[in-house]
Amino acid sequence: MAIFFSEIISDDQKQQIQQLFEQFQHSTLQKNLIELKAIKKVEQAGDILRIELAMPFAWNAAFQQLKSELTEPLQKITHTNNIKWQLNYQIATLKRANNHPAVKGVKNIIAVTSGKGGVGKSTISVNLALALQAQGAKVGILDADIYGPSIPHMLGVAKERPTSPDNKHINPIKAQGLLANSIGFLMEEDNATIWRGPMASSALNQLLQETLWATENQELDYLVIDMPPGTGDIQLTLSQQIPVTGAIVVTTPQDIALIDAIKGVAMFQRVSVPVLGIVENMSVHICSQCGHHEPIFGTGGAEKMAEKYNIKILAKQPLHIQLREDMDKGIPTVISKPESEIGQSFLQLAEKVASELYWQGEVIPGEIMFKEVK
Ligand SMILES: Nc1ncnc2c1ncn2[C@@H]1O[C@H](COP(=O)(O)OP(=O)(O)OP(=O)(O)O)[C@@H](O)[C@H]1O
Repeated sequence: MAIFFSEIISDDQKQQIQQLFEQFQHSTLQKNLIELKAIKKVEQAGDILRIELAMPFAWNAAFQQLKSELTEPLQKITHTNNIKWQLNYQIATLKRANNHPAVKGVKNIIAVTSGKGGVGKSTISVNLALALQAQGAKVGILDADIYGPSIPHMLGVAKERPTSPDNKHINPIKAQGLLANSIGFLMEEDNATIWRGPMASSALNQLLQETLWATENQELDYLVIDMPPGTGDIQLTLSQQIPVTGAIVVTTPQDIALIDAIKGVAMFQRVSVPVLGIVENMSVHICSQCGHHEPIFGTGGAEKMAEKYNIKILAKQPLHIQLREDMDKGIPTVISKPESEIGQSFLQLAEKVASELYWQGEVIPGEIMFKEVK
């Protein structure tokens, strides 16, 4: 669809406006905004210029940049004093691994995994989900870590329990704006050992399929799944069964963790699940006293791995006491301190994940839903 311009705008002005949008550069754009057909309307009414965009992936931070870079030149071209910007989201549903059918109420599933335990997979999952939400998407999180479900605790809802409206479906818990459910709600504490083999995968499948992820007819744009760590049979079965759009592998910089992370990437490749990239957690230690950055677990390992196996490094998250303290309080850093270095780096991770998912994927045409951002 071509851009709708109001009549008052001359051909020469139209050309200049298009050129401005064409020239706007951002790390999330592999095509420019005109090629992406993101600009829908440029309307002038007296002194006011209204600009309407529609984006297929979460893009709030980039939208702020667009506004700050283009407002002045657009005012100059159109001789207006006031620009009213509007971003509508039409977040694309992308092709799922192995052509699995969709989970009701969910457009895209992002699986977060790690080759071994304790590397910060749950911390990354929770903050990524919250950052995708801050970037403008409707987001859910499913804690599938049968060995240590920690998401409810990290979101400050450990004492809550999901309810059922009809004894068949499950109402997810609302936590910090996210819709959340956890395998932990189905287990007694400390009995992870009984969750082996088919039991784990059937319980998880049930949790995934029977949770009411859509609210008021609004689907989740992204469901982040915190997977059980490791690359054993359970993990393999789950990766095969879940209709994943893309997977993320979390690692720390130590050699031993990287070796496991490679196994994680290989596992997904074996079952034809696209790997979006790796997140290196605890990349450098930031001292809470003096802000000094120190790579206590070494450097360069993730780069070597990324190069050798042709995968992207999506982010490097520092080791910082704040991150741990915020998780323990149940108010993750993306919410408690969005402007901090850590908060900002999660926002960048989210825009990278959302855009990579879109550019790597194949759009499934479906219902179009709009949500406004001004
Ligand atoms: N970058 C970081 N900076 C500081 N603390 C961190 C960081 N990442 C994780 N942690 C802390 O490390 C501990 C383990 O993190 P987390 O539970 O996210 O790991 P995990 O990989 O999900 O573990 P498991 O595999 O056992 O589920 C938590 O206390 C968490 O707060």
